[in-house]
Amino acid sequence: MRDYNKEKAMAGPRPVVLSGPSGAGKSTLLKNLLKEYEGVFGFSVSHTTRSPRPGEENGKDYHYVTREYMQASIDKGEFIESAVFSGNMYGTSKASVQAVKDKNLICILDIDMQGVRAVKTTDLNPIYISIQPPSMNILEKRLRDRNTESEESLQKRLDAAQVDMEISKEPGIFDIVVVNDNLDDAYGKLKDALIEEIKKVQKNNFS
Ligand SMILES: Nc1ncnc2c1ncn2[C@@H]1O[C@H](COP(=O)(O)OP(=O)(O)OP(=O)(O)O)[C@@H](O)[C@H]1O
Ligand SMILES: Nc1nc2c(ncn2[C@@H]2O[C@H](COP(=O)(O)O)[C@@H](O)[C@H]2O)c(=O)[nH]1
Repeated sequence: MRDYNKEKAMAGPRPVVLSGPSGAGKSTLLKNLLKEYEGVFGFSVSHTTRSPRPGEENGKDYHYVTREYMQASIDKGEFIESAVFSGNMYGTSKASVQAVKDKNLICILDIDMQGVRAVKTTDLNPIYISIQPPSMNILEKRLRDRNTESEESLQKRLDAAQVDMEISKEPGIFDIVVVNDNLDDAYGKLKDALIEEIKKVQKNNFS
C-alpha cells in the first residue's frame, strides 16, 4: 500500500496564490509576510514584458523580458501559466516555482484571475486567497497615489478590477477573501489563514 502521508510530506508545503485587483495591496501584504517569516515563504518571481518601476529589481520583483523571449519560452512549455494583463504579458515559470520548492518554502504566487483559472487546471494544489479593496473609489485612489500607471494603463486596470471583484464573490474560487481596508487588520487575517501551513514549515525547517 502507498504511504500517502509520506508522499504528502515529501511534496512539501502547499503553495499560496494571492490574487485580486491591481492596487488591492497584494505586493504590500506579501512583502510583510516575506519579511516577518524569513525562511518560511519564498516568492515565485514571475516573468513580465512590462518595464520595471522605480525601485524594482530584475530577478527579485520580476524577470523583465521581451515579448519574443517570453513567447518562445511559453512555446517551449516552460510556463505553468501565462496571461496578458493591461497590455503586457505575465507568467509563472516552472523554474520559478521549483526554485522555491527546492528550499522547502511556502511558494507565493501573485497572479491575476486568468492565472488563477489556469493554475486550477494543474496539480499545484495551492491555497487560493483573494485580496480585495474596500471599494472601487478607494482602489482608484490607491492606484493613482502609487503613481506607477499611465492614464491608459490605470483605466485598463480599473476595468479588470471591476470584473475581478465580481468573480471573487463566486463561491468555490477562493479559499478566503481578505478585504484590505486597514492594512494591519488585513495582514492579521492573511496570517490567520496561513498559520497552520506556517507552523508546519517552521517545525520542519527550524527544528
Ligand atoms: N490598507 C492599505 N491602506 C492604504 N494604502 C494601502 C493599503 N494597502 C496597500 N496600500 C497602498 O496601495 C498601493 C497599491 O498596493 P500594492 O502595490 O501592494 O497593490 P497590488 O495589489 O500589489 O497591485 P498590483 O497588482 O498592481 O501589483 C500601494 O501604494 C500601497 O502602499
Ligand atoms: N497570470 C499572471 N498574473 C501575474 C503574474 N505576475 C503578476 N501578475 C499580475 O499582473 C497584475 C499586474 O501586476 P503589476 O506588477 O504590473 O502591477 C497583477 O494583478 C498581478 O497579480 C503572473 O506570473 N501570472
